[in-house]
Amino acid sequence: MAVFTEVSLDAANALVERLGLGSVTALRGIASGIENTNYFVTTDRDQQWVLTLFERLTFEQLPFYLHLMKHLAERGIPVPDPQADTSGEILHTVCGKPAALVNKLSGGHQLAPSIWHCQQVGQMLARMHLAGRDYPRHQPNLRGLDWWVETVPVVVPYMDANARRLIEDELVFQRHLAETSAYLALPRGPVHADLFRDNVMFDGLPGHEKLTGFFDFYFAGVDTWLFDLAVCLNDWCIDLDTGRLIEERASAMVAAYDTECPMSADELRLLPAMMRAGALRFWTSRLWDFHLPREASMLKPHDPTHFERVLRERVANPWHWVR
Ligand SMILES: Nc1ncnc2c1ncn2[C@@H]1O[C@H](COP(=O)(O)OP(=O)(O)OP(=O)(O)O)[C@@H](O)[C@H]1O
Ligand SMILES: N[C@@H](CCO)C(=O)O
Repeated sequence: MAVFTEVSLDAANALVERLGLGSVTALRGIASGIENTNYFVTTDRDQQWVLTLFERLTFEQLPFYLHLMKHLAERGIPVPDPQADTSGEILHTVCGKPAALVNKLSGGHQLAPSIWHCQQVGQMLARMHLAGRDYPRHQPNLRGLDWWVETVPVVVPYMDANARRLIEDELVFQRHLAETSAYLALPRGPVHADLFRDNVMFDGLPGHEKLTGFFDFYFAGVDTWLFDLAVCLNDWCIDLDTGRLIEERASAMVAAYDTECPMSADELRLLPAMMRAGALRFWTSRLWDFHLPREASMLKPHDPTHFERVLRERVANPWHWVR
């Protein structure tokens, strides 16, 4: 249940009125989600909003994420648009916690995606990368190489010899890769870095669903665009039981990305290596959440072995997309 802080109708109403959005007629806690308190808010203008109270991120950390969402929304990318008060502030306080009010995206998740969904994700991802080029704030990907280097030694004592060899070898490979001129030349900018199936909305009749938005930007940071694409491929375009790539979905996603934002020769060459990086990133974070849960954690850890399988697959069967 993702209502960690109870918000009264009065408290929600005070914020909505202050933002000039009318009055609250209904407030409904959102059951899913594991990090934050989320409510659907309906107003007397028949608009629907999502009120988020941040349970982990602080007032200092949030501006990068919220202003990125606003920046992208202003450039026509379908992402939740944080609503400002009369002084232009988009980070608010509700029940003593940092809070934001964003528009509700329509539709639901596509947990069994087809080529059609993968194409739309690839296309919108490219548009989002291009729209982020002039975003002025900077924060590195906090779950990037430096974090892997710090965290892999913390989790290896919990792993068997086989898995340990794989993760340590991969870390050596990624450290080496990060120093190559090809890697350093990759285009970069703000990336979502966690664009899994449950962070994208689609709406419409079965078989004709249209992408209505990307959300949950709280792992965003500045990294290579290729890493973002690799994270998507590793989730949207694989068989979840085996980790095997489903090539027709992957080709559809990359082709759609490349049509919007033509990929460089280095990007095409390093795609298989970056798909390994994406698998290493989530294997490491899942191991970390699993073996070292944060204080009385509300997190229900995801299965780390899934990303061990994904990494083994990416190493054994590197996939190159040919234009
Ligand atoms: N802007 C939005 N529009 C529509 N639905 C939303 C929006 N934001 C969140 N939701 C709904 O709320 C649910 C929980 O949100 P989210 O996944 O961001 O939870 P969280 O606890 O903040 O993060 P986590 O993904 O780490 O669990 C989503 O699955 C989605 O159904
Ligand atoms: N998408 C992540 C969890 C949230 O960051 C995972 O599947 O491990």
